[in-house]
Amino acid sequence: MSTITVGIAYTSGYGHTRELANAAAQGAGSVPGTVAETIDVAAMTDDGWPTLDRCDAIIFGSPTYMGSASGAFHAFAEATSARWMTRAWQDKIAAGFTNSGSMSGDKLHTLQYFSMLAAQHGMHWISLGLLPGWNTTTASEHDHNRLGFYLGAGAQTWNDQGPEAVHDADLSTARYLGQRVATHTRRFVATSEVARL
Ligand SMILES: Cc1cc2nc3c(=O)[nH]c(=O)nc-3n(C[C@H](O)[C@H](O)[C@H](O)COP(=O)(O)O)c2cc1C
Repeated sequence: MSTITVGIAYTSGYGHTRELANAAAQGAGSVPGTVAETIDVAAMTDDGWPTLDRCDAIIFGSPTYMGSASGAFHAFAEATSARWMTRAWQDKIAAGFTNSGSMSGDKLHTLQYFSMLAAQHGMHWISLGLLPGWNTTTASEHDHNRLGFYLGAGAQTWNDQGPEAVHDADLSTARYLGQRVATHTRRFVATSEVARL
């Protein structure tokens, strides 16, 4: 089977969400036959678009700012309208992650926004696929999916700490998401290749 490419299209104002983007790329890249590319869409030049167009899957990532994705991510999303017009991303796989200062902080809305963006492009959304962690007296904050999200990966980092303080459980949850996306994208691409024979 051919190699697949998973793109991580993210923004990060202060570097915390970048750590999660790198973790998602690490997870995706750990699946044999997968190339993972991180693209900071706030700094993207026109050269970045063909890279995203080539991806079999795109994982969206942004900090949650004022209850939604960052302004920089929204600017990127608006610019994807050229792809929407031509259905260039139709049937790609999609997923998402976000990070914010509060345990909730309305992160769910950011993940919902990502899934809506994916649906507008005709992409196939992959959920996180992990049971919630840290929700019993014997559980630990170091559990996978410690904040209990389903739609994607949600992370929390203290507002007064730098990117080096991104929680180990959130990094491993982002790695898991990347791995899950790559695994399912490989299945999806293999099935599509057989259907074309
Ligand atoms: C403009 C702005 C708006 C924010 N809004 C929220 C919010 O709605 N909910 C929340 O929990 N944290 C909020 N935060 C905190 C950030 O989500 C948090 O600092 C995050 O780690 C930043 O990630 P980054 O370093 O990738 O930009 C906000 C921060 C900024 C600068």
